Amino acid sequence: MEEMTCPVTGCMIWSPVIKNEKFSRYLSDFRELNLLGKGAFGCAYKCQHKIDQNFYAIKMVPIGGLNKMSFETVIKEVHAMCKLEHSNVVRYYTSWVEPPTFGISEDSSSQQPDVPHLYIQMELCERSIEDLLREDGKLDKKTYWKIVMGIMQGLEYLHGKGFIHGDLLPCNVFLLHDGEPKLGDFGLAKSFDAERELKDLKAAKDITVEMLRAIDPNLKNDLNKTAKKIFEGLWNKKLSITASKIVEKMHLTSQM
Ligand SMILES: Nc1ncnc2c1ncn2[C@@H]1O[C@H](COP(=O)(O)OP(=O)(O)OP(=O)(O)O)[C@@H](O)[C@H]1O
Repeated sequence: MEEMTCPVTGCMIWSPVIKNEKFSRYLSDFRELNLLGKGAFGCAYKCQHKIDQNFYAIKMVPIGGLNKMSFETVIKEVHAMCKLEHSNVVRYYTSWVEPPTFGISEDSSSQQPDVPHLYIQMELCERSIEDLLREDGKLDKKTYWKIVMGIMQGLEYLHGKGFIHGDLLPCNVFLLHDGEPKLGDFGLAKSFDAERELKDLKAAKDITVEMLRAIDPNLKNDLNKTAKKIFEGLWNKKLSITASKIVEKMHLTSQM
């Protein structure tokens, strides 16, 4: 197995020397509880930290088996997540690479038993908007608006930090047990020149919603996707506002 370097920093993140070590941070620090789900690159598990007793989502990706493009996608997700800290964005704690963990996670280790795995420790979320949409019943007005406003605030923060999410689907927006939404899955997040976009905005006098739409295509992209896939889904659950009104409100919020 060759050495692996981070495609973003150029630092070594894996060396075959480590492979000989018996120590597993994952096994040593966490109790694995159950599989949360499988993604294109790996699996995520609900785990409990043995010391702080908190529950976390740990994503395990067999990076040794990925092609260059997928490897970069996974690493870039980590690089995006570590720069973000907001109540409506899934919190990132840390990440590390170690040999595959044998003996516990049948699902993950059986896929790629011999390659180094990247572990990403994140905030654990109860369920996704997709789960919510699948469930029967109507949302009460308060819950509905909490979700809508939370997503808007998360997006606003993200764009302010110079990122576009790029993959804002119901399965990528999570919900905590108190109904607070959290934007997650930053695999396709891209950074854009927020400074320049902001300067353009400031240069424009009397900004209108239409102008903002025209000026910021990145924003528009995330918002349109959100409106279509998420808000319309929620909207079917509680028909109290049109999707276009929500988008309008989102644009107005992003002008502040
Ligand atoms: N922080 C989290 N809390 C709870 N569940 C999570 C968390 N992050 C991911 N999951 C769940 O774990 C599963 C795998 O996540 P992962 O991010 O690997 O793939 P994905 O989002 O399904 O798709 P993709 O292949 O686009 O990354 C998904 O079902 C997702 O809902």
